[in-house]
Amino acid sequence: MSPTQYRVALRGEELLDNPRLNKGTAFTLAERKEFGLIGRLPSRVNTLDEQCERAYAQLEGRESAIRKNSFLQSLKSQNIVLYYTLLSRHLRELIPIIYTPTEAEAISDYSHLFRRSEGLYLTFPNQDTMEEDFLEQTQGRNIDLVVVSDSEAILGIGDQGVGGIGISSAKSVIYSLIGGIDPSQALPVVLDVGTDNEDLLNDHLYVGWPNRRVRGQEYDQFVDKFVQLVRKHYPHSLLHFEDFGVTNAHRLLRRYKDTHAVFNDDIQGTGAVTLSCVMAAVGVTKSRLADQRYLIYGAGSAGLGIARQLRDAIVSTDGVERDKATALFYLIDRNGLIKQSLGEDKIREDQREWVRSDEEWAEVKENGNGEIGLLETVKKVQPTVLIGCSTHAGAFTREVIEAMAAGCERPIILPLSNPSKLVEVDPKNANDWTKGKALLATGSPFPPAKTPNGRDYIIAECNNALIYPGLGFGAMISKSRRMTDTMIIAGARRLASLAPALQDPDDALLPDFADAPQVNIEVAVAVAEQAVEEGSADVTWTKEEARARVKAAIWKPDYGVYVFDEANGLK
Ligand SMILES: NC(=O)C1=CN([C@@H]2O[C@H](COP(=O)(O)OP(=O)(O)OC[C@H]3O[C@@H](n4cnc5c(N)ncnc54)[C@H](O)[C@@H]3O)[C@@H](O)[C@H]2O)C=CC1
Ligand SMILES: CC(=O)C(=O)O
Ligand SMILES: [Mg+2]
Repeated sequence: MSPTQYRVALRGEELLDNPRLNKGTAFTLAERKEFGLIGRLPSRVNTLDEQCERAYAQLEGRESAIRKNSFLQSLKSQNIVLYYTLLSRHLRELIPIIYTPTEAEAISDYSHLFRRSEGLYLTFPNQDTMEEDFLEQTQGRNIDLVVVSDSEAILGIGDQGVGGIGISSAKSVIYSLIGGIDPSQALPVVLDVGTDNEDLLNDHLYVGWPNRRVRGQEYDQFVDKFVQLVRKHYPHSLLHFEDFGVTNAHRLLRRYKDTHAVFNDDIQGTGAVTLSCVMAAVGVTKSRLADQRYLIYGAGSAGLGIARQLRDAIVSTDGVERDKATALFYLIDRNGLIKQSLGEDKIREDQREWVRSDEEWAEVKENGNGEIGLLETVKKVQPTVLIGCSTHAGAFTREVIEAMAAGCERPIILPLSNPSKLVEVDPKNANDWTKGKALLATGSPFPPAKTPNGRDYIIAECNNALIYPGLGFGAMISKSRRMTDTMIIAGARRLASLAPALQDPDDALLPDFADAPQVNIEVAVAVAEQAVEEGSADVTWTKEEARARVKAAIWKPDYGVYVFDEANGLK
């Protein structure tokens, strides 16, 4: 196949300084002559393979994960094609460097590591110029994807102020790496509405707006101004919300979901990937979703998203009535089991549909504050599925895990909190304490445990990054005006059907991240098919067409050949 030809308007230093167009030593001799680069580059022309070899050796020379993260961050700001090619070739090794767990460290030290800006910073006091600032970054680009965070709940590490641009950026990179979205069509955004993180407020090197978080009406107006800009200039884009505080996350999703294709990754992406994971696990135990008792520890964005997604799937798959399906769930938050007697002020609005009755718990011992803890709940409920999304490291103690294992043959245990240091239980311990019977998956990568017959038991990574790129790509490619629950469930079912554990019960509950690009094509196809079928899409395709369109639209890093065109070329 002959290389793609690109018309390029930049020359000399400007071309070398443009990460989207720069090829570094891979500019051919003809291009060097045409673009004024002869004296600006050493003479040897490298292939992309050679550049990757060199970059990988440089990366390996950096000992700590955070230094590797910084190196890759620099590479991204120099040469996009080389950056994505390197990541694609070492996917399993490098995703934990650019995403969880290492990105959490990079974000928490953002102001000290800061070298170069990335994405769009919308700061509260500059709201009068928001539209100008927005257009300054996006003009001439066809933006299909906007990833936005207000940084209030970054991974499990809380309020990180302006550093939250790091999560918008990392999530965008994953969309391109795994989901096939052209990075020039993605816009990472941080809404800098201040921070309540005292360490940042007291740090004179903090690069964000050093002010307490704006809340209430002022906050809502600021967010709304931003959402309306996205709707006005990019009506067909997908607007992805990431790591907002729990109250705002649910509110904003409800507010905008019927007017634009909005997607909250922590609620919906996590719900979808966890549904796939539990579907695979019940496939192993040869039971149904409706046969389980679910205990969810941490009823925030992720916990409530998971509960809802699982409950809705029980209704649609197993034909159980909604109330009966809801009754299969027990949720625990900061004040223990969510039950009536906690009272209105201790139960958030989005938790209300999951409240248990006091009568049911009358016999169970409460602590001095009238709360029922995890161990007591496990003993009474005998859950078959235990999910952690609490940020409470080590909450699933040996006693808890052993109590669960006493009540069921194959406990399904998913400690999903990120980064790794916040995991509710180290999967190796959960495996040992259940004598290898537990079916396990975590939110960040962990090394394999051992099965009772001495084989490696791969700990699946139940992270929304395994599914959201495909969900998003499917919605975008079919020009969907909404991201509906049915589109999300279609993607989750397709992912579950690819679970290695369904072929071999001792294998992982979800596909490996090294296979994520192929997996996400399947998810995107399922989403696009569903969008067309239900009329959410702006296209009318057959199933074959949907697959062909998805495949044809996948972006791959590629230098192509440049021709100078001052008037109409890329810049
Ligand atoms: N694996 C994955 O794909 C994902 C994992 N997560 C992880 O889940 C965790 C929670 O994330 P979000 O739901 O977005 O945060 P969130 O702040 O919305 O929810 C956390 C919830 O846990 C509760 N909580 C805190 N301490 C607790 C304790 N000691 N006992 C019981 N409940 C407690 C909080 O009150 C809150 O309701 C984070 O570590 C995050 O990284 C989140 C999204 C996706
Ligand atoms: C994975 C993710 O979205 C989180 O931990 O917040
Ligand atoms: Mg998140």
